[in-house]
Amino acid sequence: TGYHPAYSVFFGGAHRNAYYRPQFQQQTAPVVNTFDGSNAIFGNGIGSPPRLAAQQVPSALDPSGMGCGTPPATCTNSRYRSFDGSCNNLRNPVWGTPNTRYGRLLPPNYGDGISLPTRARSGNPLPLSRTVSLIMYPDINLEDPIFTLNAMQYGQIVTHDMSMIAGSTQAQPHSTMCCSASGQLLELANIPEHCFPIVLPESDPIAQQTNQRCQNFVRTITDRDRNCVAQNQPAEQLTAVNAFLDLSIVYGNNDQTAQSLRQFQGGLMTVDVRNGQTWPPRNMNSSGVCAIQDINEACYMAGDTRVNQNPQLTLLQVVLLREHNRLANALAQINSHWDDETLFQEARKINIAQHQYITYYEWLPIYIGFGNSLKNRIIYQTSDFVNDYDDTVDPSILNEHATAAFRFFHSLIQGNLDLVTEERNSYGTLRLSDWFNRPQIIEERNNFDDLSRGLNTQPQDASDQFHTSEITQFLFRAGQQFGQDLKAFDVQRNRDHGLASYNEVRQFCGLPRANSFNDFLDVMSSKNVEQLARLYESPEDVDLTVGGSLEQLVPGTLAGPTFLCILTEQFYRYSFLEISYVCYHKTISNRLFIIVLFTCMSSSLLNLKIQGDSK
Ligand code: HEM
Repeated sequence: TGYHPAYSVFFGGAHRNAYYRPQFQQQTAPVVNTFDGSNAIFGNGIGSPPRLAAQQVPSALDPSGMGCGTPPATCTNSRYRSFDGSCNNLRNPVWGTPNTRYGRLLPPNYGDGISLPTRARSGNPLPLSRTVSLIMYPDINLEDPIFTLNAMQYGQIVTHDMSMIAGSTQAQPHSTMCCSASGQLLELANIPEHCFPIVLPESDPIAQQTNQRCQNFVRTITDRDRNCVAQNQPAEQLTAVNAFLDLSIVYGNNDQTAQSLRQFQGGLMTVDVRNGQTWPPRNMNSSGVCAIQDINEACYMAGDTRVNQNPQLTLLQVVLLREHNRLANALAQINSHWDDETLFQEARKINIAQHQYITYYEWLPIYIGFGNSLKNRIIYQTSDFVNDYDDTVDPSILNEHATAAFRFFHSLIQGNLDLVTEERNSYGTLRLSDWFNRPQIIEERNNFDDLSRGLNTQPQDASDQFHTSEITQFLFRAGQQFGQDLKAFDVQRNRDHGLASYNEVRQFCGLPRANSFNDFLDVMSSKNVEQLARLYESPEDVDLTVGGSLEQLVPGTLAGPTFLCILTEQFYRYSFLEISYVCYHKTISNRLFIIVLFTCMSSSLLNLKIQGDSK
């Protein structure tokens, strides 16, 4: 099959329903020093209060009052899923809800065993994340030979539906500032809590041209911050959105957001109409959440706060929003007796089902391979109804997945977005960093249609270690000469979350444990192994994010063996959480079935939707 033999052992037979629960190990604390978050409250692991039940009461230690997931009072017998994902699992109603913990395949590897960012085994600091980014992830433009930018962009949609680190804005500057206004490191005593700033090395091109030596980085909120963890128990990061593949990016993650987005008429979502087209409603805090240059510029509100982050992401969010209203209108035609609530919920249900179908049957096989997906029973080749729902599966998104493996696909991002005519001629491009958090551009001229066609014709960037400088030098630059570095973020976040090392996870996934850097040669080029040996003190120290991203790809997939193992495990677990797809659901009316079946079976569904909607 071309897959590492370990997969069939690991994912096959008796292991099918066995999944890993976090098992925490205590470690002794090495001496810690500056700029590694040791001044943050996370550092004071010893002596923290005893474990408390999930709470929603503001306190000095948890001013948010959000706790670590609040179980609902009761689960009502509803035909429709909740917005926060509660009661999806009736035995464990809080599973998968916002503010709950990420899951883990392997115990964490914190610098102090409790919460400080990872350090080398020797106790020394790891190489600067920015240095790792500059050396290992240069900008070399190789394109994917088969798949278009839509494969990348739908990936970000899936990501945003699955998880979002708590406490992050992921767009606008964070209110916590870890560097001075001029981009210098602060005195240790002046660094605010939760800071883990990214240090730019002297040789850094940004440092050389601007004198900047520090970029903001705020640690993810954990269960320790919210005061809901046992004494001396290692921290676990919290996710701010529900884990389910339920289009919460469109509908929101709680009742309040969902209500604020609805029109309460005809089952429709609220839209603004401009130039004969529908757009998401305006965000009332546009100057706070978008990088707008004029108060009249569009800045949208949606179920997910990241909606404005980049033009192609916003475009797909608009498509999914319009699809809801298209479905609601179609259902209203067929069922004139349905009230607003029924139309809304039924349209939402079909929209989600289509999204799940696209994700599992069209998008996921591109990333993790069709054969791999079938073999591991993540998808099925049958036209029959499949009920493999398993209420023992914990839907928590794995930290190794969200913080390392899935972020590998930042490699697929293109720095320039093609504008393509109806005749499929590319007549121009948008520079990505000109339009972070400035969605107005998709409403200009014929851009919505032209960008849609670009998504479906422009190749995505190749899945490799090379990254466009639009995200490694110019991320969120908001009109400035330079911006931030997404790959440095990814490496830094790996350490912030204390992920198990590359070597640990590699072994967990069935590859031999490396005793020397040269043992990485089984899956990496000699050049990469040499560079790792220059950067890190020991093969034990290599960050999962880094090691996994340097592996040669498993044929027919977009990932190397270690990341493929994590991704497969995540999507395997995920596939048990829903009762199949509406395409195969026999209880819906015949007429609807035909519409849905047609929609679901279309292999170029997104293509049709985008062009249909934009005309
Ligand atoms: C232009 C496109 C994209 C941009 C600008 C972007 C930017 C970002 C940023 C700023 C973060 C937060 C970094 C941090 O603070 O740690 C992030 C997180 C992440 N990104 Fe992307 N990203 C893009 C596309 C993608 C794609 C295509 C994928 C996967 C297919 C992806 C997967 C992830 C994941 C898994 C996370 C962590 C989610 C979490 O919070 O749990 N991203 N991205």
